[in-house]
Amino acid sequence: MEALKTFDVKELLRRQAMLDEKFKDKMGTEEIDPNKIRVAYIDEVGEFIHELKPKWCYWKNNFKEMDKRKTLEELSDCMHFALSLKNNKKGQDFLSETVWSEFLGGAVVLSDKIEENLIQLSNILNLEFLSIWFELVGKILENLDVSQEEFLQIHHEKWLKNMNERTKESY
Ligand SMILES: O=c1ccn([C@H]2C[C@H](O)[C@@H](COP(=O)(O)OP(=O)(O)OP(=O)(O)O)O2)c(=O)[nH]1
Repeated sequence: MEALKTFDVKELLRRQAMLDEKFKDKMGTEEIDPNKIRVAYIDEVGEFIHELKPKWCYWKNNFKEMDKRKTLEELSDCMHFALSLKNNKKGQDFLSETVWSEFLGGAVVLSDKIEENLIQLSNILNLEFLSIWFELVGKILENLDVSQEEFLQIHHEKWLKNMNERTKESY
């Protein structure tokens, strides 16, 4: 299986479902609790934000360079859990209704400022509208000057690692 070149959400969901099945087999469970996926998502968003510290941290001057590979790997982890949540969520979830209505009503525009994107990324807990999540991530990549193709290559490598290593009994 090859890395995708652009966001094909249907195919990404299908590949994520294959991975989640392996995790379920490993854990001997038929379902993954969406609330646990949401916690995992928030944890990964935090790791992504941490990697981007040189971009938003206003009280420091002496930063080490951003590690592009590590940063994109963390964004890939966010994407894994965003897709997994969509695959495992049943029915409507009203957790972030306000955020969504703001998005849908156009009150919140996708910003050209990375620090505003990061706030939006952590606010998106209701992934009913996954297309908006992908729009936002597209914008983040644009703001980081990274192509979808480059990011999707890293995502594919992480997916393979998850399929081959993380789903092993011993991990
Ligand atoms: O049901 C699941 C469970 C996990 N993952 C993936 C998402 C993510 O890409 C990886 C877990 O993240 P990571 O490898 O960062 O976490 P870890 O196993 O805790 O490693 P580390 O301790 O190095 O952060 O597993 C899924 O896709 N579905």
